[in-house]
Amino acid sequence: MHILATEGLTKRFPTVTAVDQLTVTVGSGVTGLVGANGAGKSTLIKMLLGLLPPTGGRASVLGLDATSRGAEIRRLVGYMPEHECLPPDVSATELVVHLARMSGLPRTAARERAADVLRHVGLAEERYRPVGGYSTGMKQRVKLAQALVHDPKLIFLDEPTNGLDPRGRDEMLTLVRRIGTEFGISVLVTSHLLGELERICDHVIVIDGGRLLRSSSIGEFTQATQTVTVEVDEGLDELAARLAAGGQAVSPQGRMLVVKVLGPETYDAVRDAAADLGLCLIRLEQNRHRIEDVFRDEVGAHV
Ligand SMILES: Nc1ncnc2c1ncn2[C@@H]1O[C@H](COP(=O)(O)OP(=O)(O)OP(=O)(O)O)[C@@H](O)[C@H]1O
Repeated sequence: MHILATEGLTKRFPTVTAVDQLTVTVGSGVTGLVGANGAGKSTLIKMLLGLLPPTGGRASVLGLDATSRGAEIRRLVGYMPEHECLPPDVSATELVVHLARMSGLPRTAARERAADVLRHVGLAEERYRPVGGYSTGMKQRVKLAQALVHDPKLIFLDEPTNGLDPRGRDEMLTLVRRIGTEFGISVLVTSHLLGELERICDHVIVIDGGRLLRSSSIGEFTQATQTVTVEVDEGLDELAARLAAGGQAVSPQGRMLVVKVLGPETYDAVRDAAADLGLCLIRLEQNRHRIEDVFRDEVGAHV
């Protein structure tokens, strides 16, 4: 089932088209929305929340039209904005309780729920101190907590790792993954770093200049380009010729062969060819592609 869908969605500002004829669907689970700064990620999220009217096309979230039913969408969706937007002189607890109350929870339930989400995001005693004195990582956690407090079905996280050091990024990414798996909340998370989303997403959408470049599952991203490295003690040329004659895509690389994985049969073909030729197989190693590499290759091919 689609949790959101856009069709020809477009947003033109006077001097720039931020989102350009975007047609994409997102299923449940954790979806990464990747694009360079200015690619149109935040604009897309604001249109999905019904906060910004599109210039063209349409979008629906959880089956609701984003232009006409924005308020209902915002009731069901949590939103962690990109930029710092927290009032400095209230504590995390006060702020999150307040926002829980604003989303309709009674006083006691709001307190309990705020305490729960603050604990989940990893804010302990510091939650009673004013937010103004927090580190960037702590502020990001508060923004995440307020996005979760009304028990949403779906959350939009706009650059949650922005401004964090490597450890903070790691912790935030782990948290985002947990929200998608343990809490069962679907997540749309943006980043300008393709590599960092690989670990936590089921699906990735890549946009550039407001246009869709690619939308696919992490598996498709990586499997399409999987290769194995083959090393034999001698007879490399013979092995390459035998594999090529058998329909395998082979390229020599120094003292090794790189064979494109066309399916599980590729491994059998390498093993059988080596055995038939009486060669000693030293290495048969699967090369794990990072989506960043795949993407770089694809973009490179279009330039
Ligand atoms: N309110 C606005 N008025 C005019 N131009 C805007 C407005 N909001 C965004 N833009 C422009 O639209 C383009 C897309 O911006 P957007 O913020 O959606 O990108 P982004 O992918 O979220 O990048 P970033 O992470 O840097 O915010 C940019 O060129 C930006 O300058």
